[in-house]
This record gives sequence, C-alpha cells and structure tokens, in this order.
Amino acid sequence: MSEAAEWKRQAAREALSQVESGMTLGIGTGSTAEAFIRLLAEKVSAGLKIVGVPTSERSAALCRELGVPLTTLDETPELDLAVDGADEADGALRLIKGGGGALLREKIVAAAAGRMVVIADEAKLVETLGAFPLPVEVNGFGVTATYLAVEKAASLLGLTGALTLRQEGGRPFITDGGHLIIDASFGRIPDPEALSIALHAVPGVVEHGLFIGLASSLVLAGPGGVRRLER
Ligand SMILES: O=C[C@H](O)[C@H](O)[C@H](O)COP(=O)(O)O
Repeated sequence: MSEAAEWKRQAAREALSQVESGMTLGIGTGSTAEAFIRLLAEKVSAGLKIVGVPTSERSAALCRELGVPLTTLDETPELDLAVDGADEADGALRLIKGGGGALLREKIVAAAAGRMVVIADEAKLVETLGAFPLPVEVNGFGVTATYLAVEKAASLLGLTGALTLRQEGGRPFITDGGHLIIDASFGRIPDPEALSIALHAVPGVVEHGLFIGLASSLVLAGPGGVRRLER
C-alpha cells in the first residue's frame, strides 16, 4: 500500500472510531471514503449495526458488494453522522469537494447529518481554498449561457481563470443527478462565502463544491500521525 493510501486508511479508521451501533450514516464518495467503507464493512460483518445513505452510485455499489446495509435519504431523512473525503480544506473547515463528481448528493447528505466528519491526508489542508479547481454542477440546458453567467459572477468578485466543462471518455461527464460539471480554476478564493452566494444566484447552477459550515470535524493523516481539527 502506498503512503498516501495508508494515510487515507488511518484517517478513515479514526472516523470509524466515532461510529456507534444504531447510528444512521451518510457515506461519502472518493478514494478516502472508499477506505472508510472497507473498514466499516469489516465492522458490520463483526456485528456493528448501522444503516447508511450513500452519496453516489459508486459508493452504493461498493457498500452492496461488501454487505453494508443501505437506506435512502427519503426513508431516513435525518442522519447521525456523515463521513466523507475532500479535495481541499482550510483551517475553518471550509471545503472544496466534487473532484469525483458527487458534490450534490454529498452536500444534501452532509446537511441532513447531525455531524460531518471529513477524512483526508494532510496534503489536502490549505491556507486558502482554490488551488483545486472548483466543481460547479450545472443543468445541461443552456450550459453555455450558464458558463458565461458563472464567469461573470466570479469576475465581479475579482475571480478569473479557466472554466472547463468536465469530460470523461471524450464526452461531457454526467453526474449521478444527470447534470454537467464546470471545473473553475479561479486560483485563490479569499472569500468562499461570497462566491458561494454568487454561484447560487446563477440560474442553471444546481450546486457547487464549496462546503461551508457543514464539516464539524476534519481528520488529517500524514507522516506525523493523525490529528483532528474541530469547528
Ligand atoms: O466528488 C467527490 C468527492 O467530493 C470526494 O470526496 C473528493 O473528490 C475527495 O476524493 P478523494 O478522497 O479520492 O481524494
């Protein structure tokens, strides 16, 4: 196992220590969330009683394969805990998510959870968000108009940079919700709250990857061990 994979596992193990029998869980997406699902499945087969709401078809498939019991957010609209990865996090526990395209369901699930624990390797902690391109999920209708409106909304905040329609296999990437993703390389985002409001005001934007006020705890693993930041 690579060092990075081992750190993801360590962060996942720390998050798992917060899971108790009887809990309802939001289950994240991505390679770090996958490490969590694998450890969770071991505990479930050893008798842990939980039920999870997956944040993507990909995580749902892995949970089914490993025997992690699932429900839907409609059946269980209030969750005890959500555990998920992140593409970037700052010291105020603001995040960029959506590198894997799951940001919409991830945000809905995080908002429905009493607590959100974010698991990541140390390299994801940044001073200022934005080195990672911000995923913006958009409706397919009028995507060029939405693209221009996103560009304008960002430029009014002094943010410029390339906006690219995410591709996969030579075609536009389609999210689990049937939408498209524009990856916005703004560089440093000094005021994520203002950008969040500006993007939500653009018709055609379904959701964006800035997670603000959602993470309660950030578990970071790296060469120096595992540590937690709390909000
Ligand atoms: O859409 C994907 C999610 O937001 C992931 O949690 C995020 O991209 C981090 O993924 P990873 O753990 O693979 O770095």
